[in-house]
Amino acid sequence: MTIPLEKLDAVLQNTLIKANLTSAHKIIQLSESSIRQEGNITKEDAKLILELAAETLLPQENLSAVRMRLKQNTTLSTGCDQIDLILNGGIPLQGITELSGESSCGKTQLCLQLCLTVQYPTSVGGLNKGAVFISTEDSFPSKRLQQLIQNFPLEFSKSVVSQLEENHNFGSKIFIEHIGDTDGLKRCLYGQLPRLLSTQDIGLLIIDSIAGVFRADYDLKDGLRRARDMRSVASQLQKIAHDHSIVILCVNQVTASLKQSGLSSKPIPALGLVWANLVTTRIFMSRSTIGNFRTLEVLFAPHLPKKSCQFTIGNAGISCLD
Ligand SMILES: Nc1ncnc2c1ncn2[C@@H]1O[C@H](COP(=O)(O)OP(=O)(O)OP(=O)(O)O)[C@@H](O)[C@H]1O
Repeated sequence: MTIPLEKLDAVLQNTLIKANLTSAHKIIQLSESSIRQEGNITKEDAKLILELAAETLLPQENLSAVRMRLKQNTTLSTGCDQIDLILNGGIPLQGITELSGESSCGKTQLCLQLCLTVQYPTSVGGLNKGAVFISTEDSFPSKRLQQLIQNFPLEFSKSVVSQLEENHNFGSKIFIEHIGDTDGLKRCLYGQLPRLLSTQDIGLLIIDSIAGVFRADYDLKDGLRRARDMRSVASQLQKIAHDHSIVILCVNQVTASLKQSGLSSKPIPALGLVWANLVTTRIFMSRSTIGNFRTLEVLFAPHLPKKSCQFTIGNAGISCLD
């Protein structure tokens, strides 16, 4: 790839042509001083030549290291750089990712945000596809979605907008279903969903929440049946993720577990060990009692260290504290 020589003055163009130094790949490997040694090139000109080479190789504006990883399309960006950083690019396209946390800590907010980023072009961490949102308890937060559509910052806005279809309608690419019990969920995962996936370009499946069905339908004596149902649902989710290369995100609730002192309690993800063993990546959110910030942390994942970051929620969605 040749750098745009027309952006340089005629003398500099000739110097570079004579030195056979017009390839962006060749230039980017040189230091400023090596470029200067190629002819009568000033420090400023050497800088400019290096910048032109970088722009030629990375035409997307402000491409950070995280964004470059996102381009490989193995993750879905959350739309928040700090969270993407600790998730090594975003929510993985493999296996089942669980997002658990106390009530009102922001789980659904992140899910809604992902319903938008999944529609972004792949060059900025999206998948250029739609989303399926299965809610099992509360009704789908349509009003909040509309607010996010209006306010959610389109990072790299110019390049994103130019790559989206004219009049792109974010709302029309989100398929919403309400399911209240395990049988309904199984019917959907084994029947309706595969049919939908064969006709629509879907990149994200959200179940908000998985605890909603597995907590409601079973008595204490039904432990075995519940474990069997969990395995059946999880294996179908794994199959869907594998066959259709989509992100599977299951929201989970928490249970209070009494610490040994018996005085304080630390919430842990609900549904016990059976479900924990079926999950590939577990992310946990919590809400601070002081101030308005929340924390997102990786509890376990085969490809990630335990890390956390803090964020706040506003009209424009989730944003991280620097
Ligand atoms: N427009 C907004 N501006 C600021 N904060 C908001 C806005 N919309 C929602 N929130 C915050 O998000 C919280 C709700 O988050 P969310 O619905 O994601 O909770 P959740 O973790 O899914 O809880 P649950 O498990 O009860 O469904 C609200 O309590 C509020 O603090």
